[in-house]
Amino acid sequence: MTADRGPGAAAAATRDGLVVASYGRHLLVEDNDGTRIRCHPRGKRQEAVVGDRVHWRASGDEGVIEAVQPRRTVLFRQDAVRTKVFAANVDQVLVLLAAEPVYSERQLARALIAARHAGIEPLIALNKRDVQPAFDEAWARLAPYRAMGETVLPLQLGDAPDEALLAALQQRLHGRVTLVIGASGVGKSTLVNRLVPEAQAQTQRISQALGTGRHTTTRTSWYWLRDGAGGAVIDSPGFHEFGLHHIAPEALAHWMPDFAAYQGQCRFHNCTHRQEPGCAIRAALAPHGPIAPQRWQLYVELYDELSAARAH
Ligand SMILES: Nc1nc2c(ncn2[C@@H]2O[C@H](COP(=O)(O)OP(=O)(O)OP(=O)(O)O)[C@@H](O)[C@H]2O)c(=O)[nH]1
Ligand SMILES: [Zn+2]
Repeated sequence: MTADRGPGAAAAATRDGLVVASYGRHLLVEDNDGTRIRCHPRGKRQEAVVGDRVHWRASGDEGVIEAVQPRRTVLFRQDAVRTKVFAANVDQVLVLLAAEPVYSERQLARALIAARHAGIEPLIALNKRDVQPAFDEAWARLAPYRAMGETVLPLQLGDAPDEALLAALQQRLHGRVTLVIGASGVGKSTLVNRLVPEAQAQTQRISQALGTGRHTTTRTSWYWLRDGAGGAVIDSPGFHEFGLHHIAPEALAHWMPDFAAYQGQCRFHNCTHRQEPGCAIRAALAPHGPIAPQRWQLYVELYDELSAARAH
């Protein structure tokens, strides 16, 4: 706790807190004793997000965020127009997919690149194992991701839940702060409610505190796992279109583990892996090597998109 040195003898001292929910410009901050208080940012340019450690000061029955502490990690997207920060200080990102609706590999690939670039470990889970043959087909489509070393876990969260599969996921969440992302309908709410049985009640309390009861589904929230190890999950609405404009096209391959394995092996040191002769990555495309052809297509598409963005 820092002593107040600002003007006005009546001003409250600043306190440490954790941002546990955000809705628009309103934030919910958890005090060290677990109390939650609605806070506003000080000034237009300050952007605190869920997971941020902040200094805040009570002001009436609300609070003002005075400062955002340095972030260990930050996950954001950047498109042509703006930058949007999803969450701060997360250890891993859980990309939740399901047998249905059919997932977009393009979105998956982008989310993984964004996570790796941010220094955050990704984790993939495929839900609805009971939905066949869609599950097996989706599982097969994920083969390139398993081959490049990503962790892919099966899940069955629905009416006939498989507890052993859930336990395997819980093991990976233990003691860590995990941001959960997934498209509508994959079972994200079901998962959060299984992991944090009091999540619904918590959501209601948060909504009341924020006075935004009508918008409960459009908010990012932090839920303690109560695992005795400081673990938490952050539920973030929607599957974000990951704009990757903050990544240089030449750096893309570095954040794709199947490509990175061949780094430095191309004939030209500045090979873009698109049409140059002697490209080690193109030589490693299936059936000659282990790289799935659609990964190269995704790469070229992204490379062109990022190059075009930089030419503007
Ligand atoms: N068959 C089957 N259905 C499941 C499974 N897990 C969840 N569901 C169902 O899938 C539907 C969507 O689940 P939700 O948890 O609401 O999905 P969500 O990702 O939160 O979707 P939004 O609320 O739209 O963001 C629900 O009808 C669930 O009961 C599963 O393992 N198998
Ligand atoms: Zn190359």
